Parts: sequence; structure tokens; C-alpha cells
Amino acid sequence: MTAPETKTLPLRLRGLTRRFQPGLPPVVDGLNLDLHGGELLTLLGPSGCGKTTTLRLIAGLDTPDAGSVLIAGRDVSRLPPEQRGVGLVFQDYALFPHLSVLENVAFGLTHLPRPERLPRARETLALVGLTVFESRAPHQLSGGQQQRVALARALAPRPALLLLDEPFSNLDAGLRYATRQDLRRLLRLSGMAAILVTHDQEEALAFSDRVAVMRAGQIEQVAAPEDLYLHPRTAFVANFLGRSNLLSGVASGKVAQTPLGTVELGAPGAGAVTLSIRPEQIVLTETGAQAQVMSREFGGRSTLYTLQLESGQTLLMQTHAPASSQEGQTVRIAVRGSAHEVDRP
Ligand SMILES: Nc1ncnc2c1ncn2[C@@H]1O[C@H](COP(=O)(O)OP(=O)(O)OP(=O)(O)O)[C@@H](O)[C@H]1O
Repeated sequence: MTAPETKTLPLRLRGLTRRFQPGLPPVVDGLNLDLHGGELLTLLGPSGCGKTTTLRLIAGLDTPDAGSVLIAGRDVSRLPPEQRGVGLVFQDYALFPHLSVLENVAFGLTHLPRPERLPRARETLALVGLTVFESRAPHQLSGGQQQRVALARALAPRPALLLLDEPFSNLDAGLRYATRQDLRRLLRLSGMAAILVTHDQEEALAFSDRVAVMRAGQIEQVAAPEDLYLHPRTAFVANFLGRSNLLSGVASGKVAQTPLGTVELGAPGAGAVTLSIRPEQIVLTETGAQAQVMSREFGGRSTLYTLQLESGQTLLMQTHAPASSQEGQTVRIAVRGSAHEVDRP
């Protein structure tokens, strides 16, 4: 029996596993994930960690070796894609070249009575702001406009779940930003849940309600973007989401002794610890630990310094003030705010 509350979940993965080659570890390795109604979740991780395979298993384009995919409480693990009620937008968004924009969007609406198809397609095209282009052929549109048609085509049947695999990868930075914002607004309006696959951390943080960081076929941590950035559980997550300094120390309650002096801890600890400290948390002080400026990179709104401690360990420091310290100079530094323990056994 499925518990009543799980029926309302747009997606539930249990022990999802896919192994392509016997003897090698599974590419997707016992994945568990619950997606809540209207939630936007991103699968983020390095190349080859199994993001696309996971999406293909959810969509029904591939079959798991073990585990299950539940969509709206229904086990669809063995059903073909067209019976799963999901919308798909893949990188190459293959529109039908011989069909008009409107016909492309109406294509997936065969489940509706004929008189309802074109009105539904027009309504969805209006949502993505492409009404005036409805009679054009896809090749008469820009890349960004084609991308929106692909989105409209996936959205038109009103699926409970939308799967997006690097859908903005062919767009330039400006268009990427605008399309991402539009999509987010559209999904919010329609209340659809979505899973986005990307290896662009900025995109993951900006788009999602929660981000699942994947590593070698498993989810290493899943949390809201702020939470993931501020409270990474592992060094891998800390480094995958932005840059991080890893500092060893000895914790005693709410503080730890480190090469940078006494550092406050986000949560109490005991004994030997590894701490994640963001480059923007390292600040210049009058009396802190000594470090030598090895290099600096001016980045417009901020400057990133590489510093070396007397122990030889290097650290990154990011400052918003105009660059002041010079290469070769000795500075004194401390940690501002609290550090977070990672890789807790
Ligand atoms: N059909 C297949 N047969 C054999 N190996 C495969 C197959 N599909 C994927 N793989 C392997 O599975 C691993 C994960 O691939 P997947 O495409 O899921 O990674 P990804 O995280 O989406 O990577 P990227 O960010 O580069 O797209 C890779 O090592 C890939 O070579």
C-alpha cells in the first residue's frame, strides 16, 4: 500500500540502480529521492556522475536494473515514456523542421479532443511569449526562440513533472539568464514540478528550490541552495559549490583551534575536524595568523587572493574592497563568521 501523502508526490525514487557493464560500479547507485509538489530540483555534479542516466530512467528512456520510479504515486518503472505523464526537454531540443511552431507545440496533444488542441497550443505559446511566431518554421527562429518552442511543446500537455537536461546549454549568457527566469516563472505559475540537470553550479543555485549534488551515481547531499552553500556536509560538496578552504583543527564545543587561531563552529564538535571556510570569510586583520600573498586575481567586484600560511598550506581569500595587498607581501588574516565541519565520520 502506498501511504496517502506519497500519492501526491510528483516523483519518488527508491533504490534506483543502473549498471551498464558487469564488474564496474553502477552508474546510478541506489538513488533515493522525493520531489514535492511544484518543487524545482536540480541534479548537479561533475561530468559522468550519472545525472543524465538518472533523468533517462525517470523518463523511461532507459530501464533500471533495480529500484523503482513512482510518478504521482504510480509505479512507472516498467512503463514506456509516453505512459509516464512527464514532459521532456533535452539539450538538442529537436523540433520537427517541417512543422510550424504552432504545429510543433500541438504535436503532443493527441490525448485532447481535436477542437481543444490548437487553442491549448496557442495558450502555451503565449505563455512563452512566442504568439507572433506561430506560423514560422523552426529554422526561421533564433536559438533562444527555438528553445522556448521546445519548452512550450513539453509544457502544453500540462505534465505533472518536467525533466530538463541542460536545456540552456546552447544559449549565450544573456539569453540563458532570461530563459531560465522565464521558465522558473512559468513553472511557478503552472505549479509543475521539475528536475533540471546541469553541471553549472550558478544555474543550479539560481533555479532550484533544492539541489541534489551527485557523485559517482549517488546523491552526496540534497538541500536548499543556501543551506548547501553554507552547510556543506562534505569537502566534495563544499568544493563543487563554489570555492572552499579546507582547514584542519581540533574542536572543543562551539570553537576549534586551527592554524588561523580560534574559529567559531556552526555546530559543536569534538576532537580532530576538517572545516570548510569560504574565501569571503577570510579577512585581513591586525593580529591574525601570518600569510604571504602568492597571487591575486582582480575580478571586477571582488579580488581573489591566494595566500600561503607558514605551514605551507594555501588558502583563498576574496575581498570586495579594491585590491590592496601586493604579491609577495606578508599579511595577517582571520576567519569571520562560523566554519562548518565537513566529512564528519
Ligand atoms: N548506454 C551506455 N552504455 C555504457 N555506458 C554508459 C551509457 N550511458 C552512459 N554511460 C556511462 O555512464 C556514466 C554516466 O553517464 P551520464 O551521461 O549519466 O553522466 P552525466 O553526469 O550526465 O555527465 P555529463 O555531465 O557529462 O552529461 C558515464 O561514465 C558514461 O560513460
